[in-house]
Amino acid sequence: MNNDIIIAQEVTKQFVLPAETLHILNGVNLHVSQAESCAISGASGSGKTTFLSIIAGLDKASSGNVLVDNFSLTDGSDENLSHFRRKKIGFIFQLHFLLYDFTVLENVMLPAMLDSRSVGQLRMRAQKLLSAVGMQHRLAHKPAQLSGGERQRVAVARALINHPSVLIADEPTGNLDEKNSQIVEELLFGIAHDMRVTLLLATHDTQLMQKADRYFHLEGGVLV
Ligand SMILES: Nc1ncnc2c1ncn2[C@@H]1O[C@H](COP(=O)(O)OP(=O)(O)OP(=O)(O)O)[C@@H](O)[C@H]1O
Repeated sequence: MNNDIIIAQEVTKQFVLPAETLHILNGVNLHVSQAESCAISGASGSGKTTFLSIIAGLDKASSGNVLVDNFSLTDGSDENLSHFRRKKIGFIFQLHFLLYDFTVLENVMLPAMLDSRSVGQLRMRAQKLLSAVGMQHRLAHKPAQLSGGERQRVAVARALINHPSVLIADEPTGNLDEKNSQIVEELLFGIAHDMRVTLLLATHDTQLMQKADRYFHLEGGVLV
């Protein structure tokens, strides 16, 4: 049985600017199995974020095929695409993007409010996820009252609220000191493993890279 949850075939991406066309991805191929972790490194500007955005359905490839959890990202309608993003993908960015007017608990619940039938059940799931990232004692706090590492732990919980099949993390430890990087790193891999979520991440951090089941280098617009 084909167990691949991410299939990228000959993915290209060009950005057409007035003065020139930037060829960023030149035929990226990647297969990632269910519950596998996969890291991508590469020089600044090599196209890591561009590639992750395509896999996440945030941007479109110029050519090639992308299939994530049986959903085609190359011929889906925009309406289906936003449903896909909400239900199938959890995002973690270098900057946490938590909403400062809301509490920790509300931040984690928000992405699921649209689809949730029971706020009580949703609150329970959010509390459980916040316990899993060691933030159960900060439910009523606002993001401004937390440290950088704590905010990123909340962002990990938020990314998981909709039971995503794929967790996409773009430089998740890029903004953290060594100690906090290690905490977030262990959390991310531990939770992905326990919940059997596929993890695709971009990073410059060699320690993070080596924790993944497989890692690749993006160079000249292809994965090596
Ligand atoms: N919307 C856009 N329009 C034009 N150029 C873009 C656009 N988005 C990205 N690029 C260019 O594509 C290249 C790849 O960018 P990308 O952010 O994917 O790199 P990256 O490998 O993630 O870099 P970093 O490690 O610095 O985050 C860069 O040269 C960037 O300027």
